Amino acid sequence: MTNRHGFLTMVVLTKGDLDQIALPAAQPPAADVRAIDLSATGPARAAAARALVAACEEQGFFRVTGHGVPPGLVRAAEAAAARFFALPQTDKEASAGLRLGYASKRIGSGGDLGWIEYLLLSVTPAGAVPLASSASPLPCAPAAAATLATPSCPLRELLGEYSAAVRRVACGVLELMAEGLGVAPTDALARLVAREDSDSMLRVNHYPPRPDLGDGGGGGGGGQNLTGFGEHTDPQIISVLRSNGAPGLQISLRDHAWASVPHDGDGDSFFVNVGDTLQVLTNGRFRRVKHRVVVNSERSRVSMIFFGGPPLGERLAPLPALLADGGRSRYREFTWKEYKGSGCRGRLADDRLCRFEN
Ligand SMILES: O=C(O)CCC(=O)C(=O)O
Ligand SMILES: [Fe+2]
Repeated sequence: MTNRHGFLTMVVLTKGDLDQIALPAAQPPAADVRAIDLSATGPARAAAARALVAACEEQGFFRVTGHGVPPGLVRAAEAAAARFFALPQTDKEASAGLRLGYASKRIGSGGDLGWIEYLLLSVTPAGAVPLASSASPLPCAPAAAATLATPSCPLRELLGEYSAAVRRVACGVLELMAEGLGVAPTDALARLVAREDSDSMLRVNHYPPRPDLGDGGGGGGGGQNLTGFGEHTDPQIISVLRSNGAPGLQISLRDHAWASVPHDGDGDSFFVNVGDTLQVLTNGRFRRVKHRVVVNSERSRVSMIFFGGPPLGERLAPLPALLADGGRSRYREFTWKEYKGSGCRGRLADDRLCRFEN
């Protein structure tokens, strides 16, 4: 199948598949996304911590500036990923299967399809540990997730360097969050991602331009848009996302209306999602954000997402400081391994957390 520029598209979907992922053409209004400056000091840092807490309570989504990740590293990782995705399909499958966790169109093992191809890498040894249930664990960790044991290559090394830098951003965000929440010690959240045995992953997504389906733009099963990545919440603590600026990411607001995430002005910030686990750790005070990617663009979208997850054996429950004054936990205690296992075979949009509510 070729797109409107005549390039061979890399995601091969049948007419039936396309019908399944077709969406109405509507473009939701732009989301108002708060910017948090991680480099703030003194009184400005206290203000940033308060703004961060407010963003997590209201939207579960914000962007960070002043993060210190060298722009050159981000650009190099993004360009190398784009070059990889431009390779012929057979080369990608042959060279990247195990080493880079390459997959296309299928997300998770519950049958979700999208106009997408991606790489999924464990960035810590814990992500490479197979779960007892062997089936593909969460939508964010298919069986193909590359392991550290597999041989490296220049792209993997670059993505490893990128992940290490973004992991530090995730920890910086979590420290500022603890300050804003008045939680002691201030590394109570960050240590879960900083620990060597944290289960953190990197996903690099590529959404080719919407294909020309030869129907005057109204086809693909009756919609002008296609699902790139179906609606879901991220199961980990936080996700730190960066994209090449092509549109497509949408978040669900408190009133359940969808809003488009506008490109940040200077293209230098990272977007951050509150994940299921952070909602649990804050006893529901922070709101995990439902999000999706909708493809209706002439530009390829490349996004790189670092998922900060806790160690597999970590027992997850609200932080004691947030349960003060006889507060009741809204969740029963569970381990991260248990949570990952519970997501097996589910659909992307399933609510995995409700099973753990008290
Ligand atoms: O590709 C994107 O922009 C977001 C994808 C996403 O939500 C995910 O990989 O969990
Ligand atoms: Fe996500």
